Amino acid sequence: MYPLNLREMPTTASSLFSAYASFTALIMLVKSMADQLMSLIPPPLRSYLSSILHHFYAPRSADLTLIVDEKCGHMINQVYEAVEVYLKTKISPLNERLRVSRTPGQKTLSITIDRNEEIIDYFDNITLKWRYVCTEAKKGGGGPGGDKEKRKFELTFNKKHKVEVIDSYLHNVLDRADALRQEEKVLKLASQNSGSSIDLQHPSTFDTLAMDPKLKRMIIEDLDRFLRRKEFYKKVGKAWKRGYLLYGPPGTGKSSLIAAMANYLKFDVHDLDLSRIFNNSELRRILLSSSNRSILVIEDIDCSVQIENRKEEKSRQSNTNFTLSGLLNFIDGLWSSSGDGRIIVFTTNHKDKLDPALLRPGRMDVHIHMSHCTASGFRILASNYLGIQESNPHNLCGEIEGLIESTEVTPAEVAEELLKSDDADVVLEGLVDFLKRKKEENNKIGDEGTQELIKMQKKGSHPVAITAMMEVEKNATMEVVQNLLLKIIEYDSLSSPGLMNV
Ligand SMILES: Nc1ncnc2c1ncn2[C@@H]1O[C@H](COP(=O)(O)OP(=O)(O)OP(=O)(O)O)[C@@H](O)[C@H]1O
Ligand SMILES: [Mg+2]
Repeated sequence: MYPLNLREMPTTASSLFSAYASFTALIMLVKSMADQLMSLIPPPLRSYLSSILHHFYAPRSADLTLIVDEKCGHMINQVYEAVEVYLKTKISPLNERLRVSRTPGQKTLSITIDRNEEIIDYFDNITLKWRYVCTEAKKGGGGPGGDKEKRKFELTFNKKHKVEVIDSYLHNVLDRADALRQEEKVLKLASQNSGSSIDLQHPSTFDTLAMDPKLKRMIIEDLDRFLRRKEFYKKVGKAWKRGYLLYGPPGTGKSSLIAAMANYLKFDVHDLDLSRIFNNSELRRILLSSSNRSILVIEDIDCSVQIENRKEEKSRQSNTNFTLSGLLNFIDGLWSSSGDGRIIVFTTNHKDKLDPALLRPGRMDVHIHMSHCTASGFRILASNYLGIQESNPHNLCGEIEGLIESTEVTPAEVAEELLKSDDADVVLEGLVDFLKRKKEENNKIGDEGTQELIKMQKKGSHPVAITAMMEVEKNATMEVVQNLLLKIIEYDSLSSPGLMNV
């Protein structure tokens, strides 16, 4: 025990106070000297020194923050895109500022968080904090396209989870975003040669397509099987691709079927214009730039005659050229290395004019004949355009179906008639008149033989072409074959004069 000397107390307090005052004065002096000293140091060095001091003296944080910038140089950062999609599903009532948008073709509103908003996410007992940050881009250093803002997401979590977050959580975010995008996908219609793409908003679906129901079902099952068989293709060492040949007269729905397939599979459509490609390296560039899970479309390949001509023309200038079957081999080779499903669709109005090498099995896996309109096709159109159900048909439906079965008319022509008025009575009376006129025209063109040809063509074979093939087998001269081909063209144009005039 020390006795308390009360008399000395004030002295001790006042000396303590004066010591504290002189210490504060000293600190102020040191600080002002340090400030003066710092002001003598050039700014870049000053900030470097203060960052070093901060590094040594700032308290250590238990958190780690990952920065996900929008761009990597001039390229879009795929992680950023995925996070943007993923976080849309994590918005909570705690968020106070949200952004709303919708782009053409998008079915639903898109809601994202505004700058500086935070989202808390949980993964395997790890708490993760996302924050959306926008800063002004440096002068002249705006992003590509002159963006004035630099956008990024910051992901903060406890350091001890670094490996799990990078190896598992972020992969989970990428996968979820892929699945969400697939659900929401706005299909693209890309013109390969121009390199540009537009949103595919073709409304055609398998429901709206007027075609034989059995054939429709067969196509849907074929597509489903193809999608399921990724591993199978890998196992047997084949490129995961399927080729469809759609053939039939103009206006029978070939392009509509392609759109229906794209909408069903949620695949983009890449339209390849062969007449504007002159060599393999150009073709390679175009094909490699096409997205995965896409449909590559080459329309009107019966114009391959022109390709051959162009080939001769070109080969005079250079040695680079290709034929359609060469093209298919090339595509096979190119796509066998990519692990994604691709569909290639060729269309033609004249299957018979195609190079037989193209029709060999393995080249085009499925041949689909798009026929003139049938009674069942009409019923689908009547239901889509006028809401007439099979169970409750209009009294003109029977007559129309009879006329459609006995004349050659395309679904496009029938659809055109069905659009002419909102009144079903008016429209169907108009259609009866149209079909009668059409029948008379067809009758004028054809005698009994022509009718036979029409019937056979409806079944998908072309009698004139069959004769041509027989002549070829008998070693006919090229001149004979060419004459027969001309006859086919003549026959086809005579059998649908209305279409030729359009
Ligand atoms: N089978 C069909 N089912 C429903 N609508 C059809 C069908 N065929 C044609 N149509 C209608 O006619 C229009 C033209 O058809 P589409 O472009 O699909 O024919 P196409 O066979 O591709 O013709 P082309 O050989 O001239 O390219 C379509 O937009 C659609 O409205
Ligand atoms: Mg078409």
